[in-house]
Amino acid sequence: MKQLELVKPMEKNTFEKIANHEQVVFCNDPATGLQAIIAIHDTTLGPALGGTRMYPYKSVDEALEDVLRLSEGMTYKCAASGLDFGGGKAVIIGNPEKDKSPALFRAFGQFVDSLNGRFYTGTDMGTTTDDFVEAFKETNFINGIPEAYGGSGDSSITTARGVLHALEATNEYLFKNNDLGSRTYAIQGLGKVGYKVAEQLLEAGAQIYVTDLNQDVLRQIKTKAKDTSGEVHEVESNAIYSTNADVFIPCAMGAIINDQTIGQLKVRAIVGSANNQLQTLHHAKILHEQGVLYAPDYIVNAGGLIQVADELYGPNPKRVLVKTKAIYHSLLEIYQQAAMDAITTVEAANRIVCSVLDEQRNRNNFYSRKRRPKWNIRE
Ligand SMILES: NC(=O)C1=CN([C@@H]2O[C@H](COP(=O)(O)OP(=O)(O)OC[C@H]3O[C@@H](n4cnc5c(N)ncnc54)[C@H](O)[C@@H]3O)[C@@H](O)[C@H]2O)C=CC1
Ligand SMILES: O=C(O)CCC(=O)C(=O)O
Repeated sequence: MKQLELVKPMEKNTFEKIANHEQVVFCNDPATGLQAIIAIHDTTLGPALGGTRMYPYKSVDEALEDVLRLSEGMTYKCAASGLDFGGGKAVIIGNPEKDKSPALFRAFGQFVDSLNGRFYTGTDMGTTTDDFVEAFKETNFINGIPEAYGGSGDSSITTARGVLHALEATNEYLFKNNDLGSRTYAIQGLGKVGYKVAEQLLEAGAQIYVTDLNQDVLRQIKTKAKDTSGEVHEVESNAIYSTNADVFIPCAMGAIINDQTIGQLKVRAIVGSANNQLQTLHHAKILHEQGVLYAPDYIVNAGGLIQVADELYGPNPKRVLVKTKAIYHSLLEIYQQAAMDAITTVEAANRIVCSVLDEQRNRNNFYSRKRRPKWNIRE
């Protein structure tokens, strides 16, 4: 009998994978072991801006998929925050615990420099301001560097502040009371952003459920809780999805709202810093049907971007504070618009992004640094 041939879906070639992006740069430096990918999604609004993630990706394809998704998200985040920057992001393939060296970040800095201002970068998951002090030795197109080097400092502080404003807006919308302390929260990831959010919630007297792969940060947050009126409970990694809390706060990896996790959720809302929390747009619809309010990630986590974009005009903490506080009202408006038009919160947020991009595309569709001499961007 003739064997049935299974028809395999056609594998996309590299150009098909990057079809929505302007430019993708593969960076290879055998001397330091650097393997990185820089993705520039869209420079309609200005030069691409976005952090650099270091992660032990299992394959180059996995790294490419992540950087393409992340850089597209940055285009949305810049547009929604009213910033004159485009979407870009970089990933370094490697274990941040073992594979870092000053030389590796200097090599990365040289690759960033070679783009001559089309891409500005700084920290993201797995990287720290110290790493970018090394990269800064090779290029000026770095942001979020310490104040001592003329930068605006650790951007995760402002990201965490933005997440807290988003939580207040969500509490206001759902419970008609924006107080943070009277609610319960499930936090995934106690890194640069998640830890600061957790600390503030404990200070406010909240009950938090936390998980992280790193035992040290779990110990630290339990010690911290003792000095506050809040309470902390540790939960197993996967149990975080089914934790009975008011709000789920994802602050680690993306695509954590997927077919496996979505049915487990018991929370009323999802409000976190992680980029690309939804595996697909379809998951926004399912959340909507399940009655889980989803705060679009690129609205919630824009604080760090607001800070590092501001730094390029000459850092101004007051301006950053005002723009970060605006996350509260932007999010409330998105919730209200979505309810009024019976659409998902992602659709409501994406509408804003599309109108900003369309307006600018109609007058200027490709960024050239020479056209923006008014900018006080470091040369
Ligand atoms: N740092 C920033 O200012 C910004 C960060 N983001 C996003 O927020 C998220 C967190 O960023 P950072 O705090 O900077 O990263 P980080 O690398 O400092 O912290 C991430 C934490 O998550 C933990 N983690 C990883 N996988 C986990 C899992 N499966 N379960 C539980 N914990 C896990 C890690 O052990 C680490 O403690 C990322 O998605 C990042 O892209 C977004 C905007 C700005
Ligand atoms: O927060 C930063 O340092 C840069 C912005 C960024 O990469 C992000 O918002 O994901």
